[in-house]
Amino acid sequence: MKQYLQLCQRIIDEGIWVNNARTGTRCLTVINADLEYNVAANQFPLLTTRKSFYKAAIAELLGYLRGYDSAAQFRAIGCNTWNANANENAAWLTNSHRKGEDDLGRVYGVQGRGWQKPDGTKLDQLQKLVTNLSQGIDDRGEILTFYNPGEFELGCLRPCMHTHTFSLLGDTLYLTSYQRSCDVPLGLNFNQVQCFVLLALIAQITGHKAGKVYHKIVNAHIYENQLALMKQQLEREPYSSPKLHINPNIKTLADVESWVSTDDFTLEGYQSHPAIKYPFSV
Ligand SMILES: Nc1nc(=O)c2c([nH]1)NC[C@@H]1CN(c3ccc(C(=O)N[C@@H](CCC(=O)O)C(=O)O)cc3)CN21
Ligand SMILES: O=c1ccn([C@H]2C[C@H](O)[C@@H](COP(=O)(O)O)O2)c(=O)[nH]1
Repeated sequence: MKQYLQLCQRIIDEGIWVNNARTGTRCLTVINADLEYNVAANQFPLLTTRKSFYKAAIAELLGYLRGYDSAAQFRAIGCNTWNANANENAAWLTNSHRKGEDDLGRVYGVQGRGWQKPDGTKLDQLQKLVTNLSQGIDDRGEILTFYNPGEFELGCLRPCMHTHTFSLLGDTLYLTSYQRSCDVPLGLNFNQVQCFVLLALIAQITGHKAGKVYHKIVNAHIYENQLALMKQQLEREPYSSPKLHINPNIKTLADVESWVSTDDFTLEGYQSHPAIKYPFSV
């Protein structure tokens, strides 16, 4: 929580105003932030200075891991975050590749589970790394990347948290996650949860201890219409971090793909200040 608040304060103190053509809203921006989450100690990086709807963040991650390509699939598991980008984003609405209502195109999990190869077959990056890690193998390329510049026009948005690299040291699994663009008031609240859960979950299904997540952010910003609310949020005193419990019956990738739901993730000791509703720029 402390590192999150420090990043917010740094953007306010040192940020530079940058115009954003895609959304039409300018952002106070800094470059480079390195966050760390201690999964071994179960310090769940959940915001306490406002109420966090962390289950939606976990649902979004589950959707990525399952290769979802429709906002309706995300909605069905408790995540509403893709409705606007699927159905209200002007550039995507006029894109001839959009297959209709709720279609997201070839974003995130579609690339992670079904990267299109030149020979017409598909590559399942997640299955490959789960298989390797389960056998104790780290080939120094246990990478899940959603970043496919050749297919950007086939999707509604370029992935923001785009690459996850897993590393094994002895029997402990580490994760390094890369993010090119970060909406600190809204997106980062979700992305912190997702980094933590991704390491905890992959460690659990591959039979390893979870170590730390290293979360590397390039462009970290606060949209102009969020700034006053963020200043209010920064006046609040944080509470201590909650702990996350994951259903121990989740044992395989097939479990994650089939029956796992947000009910399998519970919190212990979450105390927070009231919710703040930040504006969202499409
Ligand atoms: N401008 C922008 N910021 C983002 O963070 C973002 C995008 N666009 N586009 C793609 C996804 C969608 N994401 C989102 C979208 C909405 C919320 C949001 O409204 N969160 C609310 C609560 C949501 C709920 O009740 O489930 C929040 O208060 O955190 C969060 C992340 C993250 N990404
Ligand atoms: O997981 C996510 C997804 C998106 N965001 C934010 C970062 C930006 O504010 C927008 C994406 O806009 P681009 O013009 O494509 O950079 O969404 C996030 O923080 N986390």
